[in-house]
Amino acid sequence: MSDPVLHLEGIGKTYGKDGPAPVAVLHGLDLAVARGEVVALVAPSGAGKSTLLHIAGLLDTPDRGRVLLKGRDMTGLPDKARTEARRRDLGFVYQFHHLLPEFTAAENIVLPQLANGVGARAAAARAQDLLGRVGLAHRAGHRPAELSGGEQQRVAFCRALANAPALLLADEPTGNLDPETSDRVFEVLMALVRETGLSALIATHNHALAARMDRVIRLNETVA
Ligand SMILES: Nc1ncnc2c1ncn2[C@@H]1O[C@H](COP(=O)(O)OP(=O)(O)OP(=O)(O)O)[C@@H](O)[C@H]1O
Repeated sequence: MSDPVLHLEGIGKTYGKDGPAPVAVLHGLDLAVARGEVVALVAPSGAGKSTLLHIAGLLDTPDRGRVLLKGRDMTGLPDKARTEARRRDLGFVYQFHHLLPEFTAAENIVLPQLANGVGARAAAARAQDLLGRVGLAHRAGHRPAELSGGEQQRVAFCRALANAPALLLADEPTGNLDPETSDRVFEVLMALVRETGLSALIATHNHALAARMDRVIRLNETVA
């Protein structure tokens, strides 16, 4: 694969290395996500899905192997550089929306842009554009508590894309919703990802959703 957005090379992690019961996970995992590719990550509980997403998201470091983001080796960089890369190049969506309750939908999408140095007017315009893409232009002024679960999650997608990241990392992005809403909201996410040409690594237990992505990686098959 030429020039992947994310390349994990020989990743291994051991929890509690110096204690009486070390737990080794990932066992030399290799994984690459190409530009514009949407990859599903399917893993049984405990296989290391969260560990992998934390390492790919530069929130944790592996004990062996390298993490390359847009070709740049992130392993061993100081925390400040990793935080900057995370803010600039990565978008995150979790099972629960984690929106700031005291701010409106639009403000939740504006704030990360301001933190990245975008001007207030441009940030507001981008928030409105993203909300329009997920069918929520008319709810821009509402706070999270005034929105349904599916609407909250759609706002969270917009927030993740606010700074036009190179890669979206999502952990069960519709796992908190009932099956019907999950399907509809997942469609919205996929449309958003496709329209923006984003690369994505999306963990899900839902095999039907996984089958709709470009490629499925099963974590249990990649362990040694
Ligand atoms: N801080 C820690 N200390 C010791 N073991 C840990 C720690 N964090 C995770 N583990 C272990 O590492 C393994 C992988 O954990 P991880 O959270 O990545 O799994 P997961 O695939 O995300 O599971 P789930 O889908 O249930 O959330 C598990 O066996 C877990 O118990």
